[in-house]
Amino acid sequence: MGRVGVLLLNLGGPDKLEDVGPFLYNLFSDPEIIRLPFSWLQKPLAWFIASRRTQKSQENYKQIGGGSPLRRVTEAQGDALKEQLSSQGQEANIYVGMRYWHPYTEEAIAKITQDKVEHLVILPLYPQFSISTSGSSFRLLERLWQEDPQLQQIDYTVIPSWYKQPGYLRAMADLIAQELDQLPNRDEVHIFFSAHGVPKSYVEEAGDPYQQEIEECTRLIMQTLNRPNPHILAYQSRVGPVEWLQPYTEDAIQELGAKGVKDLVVVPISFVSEHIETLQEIDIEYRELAEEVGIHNFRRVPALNTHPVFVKALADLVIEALKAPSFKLSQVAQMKKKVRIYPPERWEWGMTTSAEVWNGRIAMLGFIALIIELITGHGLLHMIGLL
Ligand SMILES: C=CC1=C(C)c2cc3[nH]c(cc4nc(cc5[nH]c(cc1n2)c(C)c5CCC(=O)O)C(CCC(=O)O)=C4C)c(C)c3C=C
Ligand SMILES: [Fe+2]
Repeated sequence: MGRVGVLLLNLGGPDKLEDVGPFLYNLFSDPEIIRLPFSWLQKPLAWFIASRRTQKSQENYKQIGGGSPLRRVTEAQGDALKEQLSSQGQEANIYVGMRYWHPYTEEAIAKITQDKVEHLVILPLYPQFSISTSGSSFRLLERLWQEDPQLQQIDYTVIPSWYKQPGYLRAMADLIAQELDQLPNRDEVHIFFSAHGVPKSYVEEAGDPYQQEIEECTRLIMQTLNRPNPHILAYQSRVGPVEWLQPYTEDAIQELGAKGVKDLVVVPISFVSEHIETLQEIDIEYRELAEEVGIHNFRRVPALNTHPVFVKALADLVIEALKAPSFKLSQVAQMKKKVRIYPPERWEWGMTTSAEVWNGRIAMLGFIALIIELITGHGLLHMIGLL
């Protein structure tokens, strides 16, 4: 086999406080993160939301040392994977491609062409697929592939999601067991799976398989763990005014506290590295909330990072992918059948999806006009005396 490369895809995070604003702007500029009816609105709205959020977000990053550990952890995962692959007889170069911060996916792709990689495995570091994460990176890659004839020469394959991989499930179960065993009444402790949320409309309208994959993954981890503990799944990190997947983590913690639960082990399930939502949101915000509602034993399962069983699982995924028939970027959208990426399809008359989309567009325009009017103090509602 010729020169082999593995492209690890991840979200990226600000390395220092000054990076927070531009990082948020990149994130909100992505139509898979904010699904807007008109593409021309994307950048102004991204700028508006990022400007409003930067200060609050910077305060959170300050609490975890002034930046995200994501680049460091992902690069360490890459080094460990290279070594593990080599010990299994497979030499490979590893490339890290982040979606919203350095090293950007475009930078990784430039290195891949420079190194003349012949066989490439594209491996997102998200066990479960979501339009907003792996989907967004695949879409970007599809565009880069279409634009560059040199890339089209590479024999590549994509791993769309891998939450059923036995080594991954084993590593998660081992980490949970380690935390349970620290507590005196270990079989009664509640296991609390906390997944990163997405807006409910992603699942119900756009067909994102994320919720179903998270639920199945939770079931498989509990099966692998094989302990009698009660467990619950909830969704964290909601952003903005729309409804996200429920139950929300903060509500579920309060409910457990009200029921008299005293011991909780929280398992971050949608991400394999420590990041702001484990180190700040769970370890600081949710811990404080749990304390307030009487949950005194609050423990958090560490992220997998470079756990050797997990790194072996990644290496097995790569080796299997190299042997299997290749899976193309265009096939991912087909496989995740109902997934609708933006911009949506053309207009049709009647009670159709298009009609619903247009209703949404008109409502969104009205909403934006209202915001502009509230900020500037000028507009139709002022003219007719309603504001
Ligand atoms: C599987 C994991 C993730 C999903 C699904 C996801 C969806 C999603 N996220 C936002 C908004 C924000 N995400 C932010 C940071 C962030 N999100 C993830 C993971 C998922 N996001 C990671 C790994 C990170 C980076 C963390 C780091 O350590 O830097 C942020 C910025 C942080 C903040 O201000 O809170 C935002 C904002 C949306 C809107 C969304 C789905 C539509
Ligand atoms: Fe996020």
